[in-house]
Amino acid sequence: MNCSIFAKKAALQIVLIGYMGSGKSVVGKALADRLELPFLDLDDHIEEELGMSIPDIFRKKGEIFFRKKEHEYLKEILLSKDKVVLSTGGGTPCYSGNTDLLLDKTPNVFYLQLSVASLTARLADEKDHRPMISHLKPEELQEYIGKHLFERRPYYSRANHTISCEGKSVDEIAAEIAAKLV
Ligand SMILES: Nc1ncnc2c1ncn2[C@@H]1O[C@H](COP(=O)(O)OP(=O)(O)O)[C@@H](O)[C@H]1O
Ligand SMILES: O=C(O)C1=C[C@@H](OP(=O)(O)O)[C@@H](O)[C@H](O)C1
Ligand SMILES: [Mg+2]
Repeated sequence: MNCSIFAKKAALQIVLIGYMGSGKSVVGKALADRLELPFLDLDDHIEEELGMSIPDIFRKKGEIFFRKKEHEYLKEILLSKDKVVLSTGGGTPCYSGNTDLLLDKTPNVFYLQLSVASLTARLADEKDHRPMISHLKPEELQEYIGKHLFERRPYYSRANHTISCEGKSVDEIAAEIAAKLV
């Protein structure tokens, strides 16, 4: 009997979570290229589906609307894409039971961990397209990130793996994740 006709291709859903600026989007793309898997960035997907930028969605529709759409598209992607590297937004695991959804679906949820100091340095130049922090003055950023990360850490910590990203290149982080896949 030719079993290959009946063999179901194993699913491989890899999900990156972590604070804004931790590298989810760039590491996810590098990881997908390395593994030759489709790549999806949840924020890009939301922007494409709604035909609006993330700042415009927050400004015109509000954060609650964004969180509803984020939850809706996350569910849709997890149900429809068997093989995917998915980079989430920084808030994704913290709303609407999204962490439970992720952990129920895959054993490959990775938290990209970075210190408050490194996140602050990265986000200082990149806060304008991030509505959660775009209103902050440069001198307010570090304290905000410290508190916000403290609130979000319980969600991020539920990931199957925590990857310390301090001082590592994008490729090093992607290689570390690839070595831990199950
Ligand atoms: N390991 C890394 N080393 C140096 N710069 C990085 C690294 N990972 C990400 N970056 C940079 O940090 C910024 C935020 O990365 P991004 O992938 O957009 O983060 P996230 O999607 O988690 O918000 C980008 O400018 C990106 O190029
Ligand atoms: O932390 C957050 O609540 C958000 C993070 C952003 O994604 P990145 O983490 O990729 O910046 C994006 O989803 C939106 O601006 C909200
Ligand atoms: Mg991103």
